[in-house]
Amino acid sequence: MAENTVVELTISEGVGVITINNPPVNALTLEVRSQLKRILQEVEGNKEIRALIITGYGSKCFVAGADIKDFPKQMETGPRENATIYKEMFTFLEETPQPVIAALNGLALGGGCELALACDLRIADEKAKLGLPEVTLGLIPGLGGTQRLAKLVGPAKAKELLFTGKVISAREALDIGLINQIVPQGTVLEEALKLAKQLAKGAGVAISYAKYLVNKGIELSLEDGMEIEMQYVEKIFLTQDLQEGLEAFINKRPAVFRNC
Ligand SMILES: C/C=C/C(=O)SCCNC(=O)CCNC(=O)[C@H](O)C(C)(C)COP(=O)(O)OP(=O)(O)OC[C@H]1O[C@@H](n2cnc3c(N)ncnc32)[C@H](O)[C@@H]1OP(=O)(O)O
Repeated sequence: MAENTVVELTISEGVGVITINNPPVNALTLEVRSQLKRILQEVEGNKEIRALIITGYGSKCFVAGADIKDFPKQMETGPRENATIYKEMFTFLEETPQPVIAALNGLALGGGCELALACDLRIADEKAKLGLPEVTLGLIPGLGGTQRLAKLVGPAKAKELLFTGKVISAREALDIGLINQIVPQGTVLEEALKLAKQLAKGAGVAISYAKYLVNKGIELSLEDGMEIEMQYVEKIFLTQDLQEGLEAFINKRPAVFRNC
């Protein structure tokens, strides 16, 4: 990475990899915020990127949280401005059509765990740990953690983690549905790339619709959710990708999806 670069984007085979490299713990400093915002602007609308991975550099931390050392300043100006910029970035990850994978190379704590929660999928190194320890500082999560965690693992488990601030192992996180997969130590980026490349070759329109409908459906009644689902089924029946998928199956050949 070039001098003073703390967030880097690389793109290969349809997969964008965003790496946060802000030693010693990849804390979400103002510089990380600024560079991550610029990189997500690069990602937006980039048709070359059909799947996105976010990871941390090194084996210790994915992201160890917001920059605690910046808090005294925020206590003067108020937390809203900093939090709003991060929340806009996390919402982008949640709403961008591409599938977004958090490759948890190490500790995902506080804002780092909230960043992972804003991604669609979470793959963790077997040594990774996750938690929202804000309460141990007399704080609460401010980047969506109280909302997304409860939706993902349920209110009772979310309250347990939020009230105690405890940091849990990848195994415990898998058991409660906080992560999708555990991989051997040191292989999380390799494994995330395998999955991301598979998704990048997939039917991007269908995947983006499934992402939208799951996220939207959580807020709706079953009846309203199924109505929107049917609207998207009607839309997907008009895509060339569906024709390609059907023809490929009938002709016993791999489908080549072009996201149209
Ligand atoms: C809305 C969102 C809110 C939040 O995210 S609040 C923050 C939530 N995160 C945390 O509470 C984690 C705090 N950090 C820790 O628990 C520990 O650290 C670690 C487990 C990450 C690592 O522990 P160890 O290996 O013993 O190293 P070390 O000496 O504690 O830290 C190394 C250097 O990194 C700084 N640091 C650690 N975490 C943060 C952080 N979140 N923001 C700013 N700096 C951090 C330390 O102060 C120290 O620095 P120096 O070497 O100068 O003493």
